[in-house]
Amino acid sequence: MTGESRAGRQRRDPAARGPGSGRDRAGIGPGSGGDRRAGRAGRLANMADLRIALAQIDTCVGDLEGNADAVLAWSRRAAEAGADLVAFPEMTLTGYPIEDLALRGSFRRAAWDAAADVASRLAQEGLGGLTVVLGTVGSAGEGRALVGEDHGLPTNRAVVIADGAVVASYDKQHLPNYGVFDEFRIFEPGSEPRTVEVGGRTIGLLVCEDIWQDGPVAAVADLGCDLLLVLNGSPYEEGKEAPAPTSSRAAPPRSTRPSPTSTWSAARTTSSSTAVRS
Ligand SMILES: NC(=O)CC[C@H](N)C(=O)O
Repeated sequence: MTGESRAGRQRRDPAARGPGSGRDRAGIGPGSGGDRRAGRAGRLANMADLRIALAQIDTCVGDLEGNADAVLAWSRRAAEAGADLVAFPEMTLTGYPIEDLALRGSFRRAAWDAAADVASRLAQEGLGGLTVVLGTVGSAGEGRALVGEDHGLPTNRAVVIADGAVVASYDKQHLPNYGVFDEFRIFEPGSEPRTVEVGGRTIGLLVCEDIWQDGPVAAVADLGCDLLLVLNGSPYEEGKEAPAPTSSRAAPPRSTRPSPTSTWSAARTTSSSTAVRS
């Protein structure tokens, strides 16, 4: 956390539903990482077998339907190109920045429905085997939110879609509130690292500011991931540099920890981008 006061945040109409930030499915979620580390050397040797598409698309704030259509179109292209996984920018479905739309429960419910709809449409088209990672708005505390009065709070969420369903989610932990960013005011920070298994590799999920601050990289590395997948929404800024590898800054590498970034492939646009570190 940034240590800022949250007193000024607005939390109106906090109704929402969707997948929780806990373990969603066997093989996905936080864990000790010990067993995953065991086969890491072999998996890394075959990392080239995992084909990842980076779909750096333009999205429109509030246009859930249009953004979902774009996700489907670019997922099809990724599958045609032989990708195992396609990654989209931060807040893909909702657009970025959504500002006070995050506070509307009806919008969060619609965003969840849009993600579920993307999942089922992909499966209907025979693309359920493609793993799709995209950004959207989530809701913390939706276990309580599913029945009766909804106490969920908006989160900046990455979701993983596979086999016709939303199978995992990760809530961004560091919420920037400087410059053009206005996230701390509207979102609840996540606290749980998240990994997903794709093609026998363990992928750690993070969102943008998470790699600019200490903590999240080390936490997900401790789960034993082979690769970090970071959804970004970064404006073009004259002289802006890619962040220094925070895995080494966040905590000294240990023998059991995957080695810090060996490559950095990131692209930035005026709207949003997605970066993959391996
Ligand atoms: N969306 C974000 O979290 C972006 C913050 C990041 N520090 C940047 O400037 O790109």
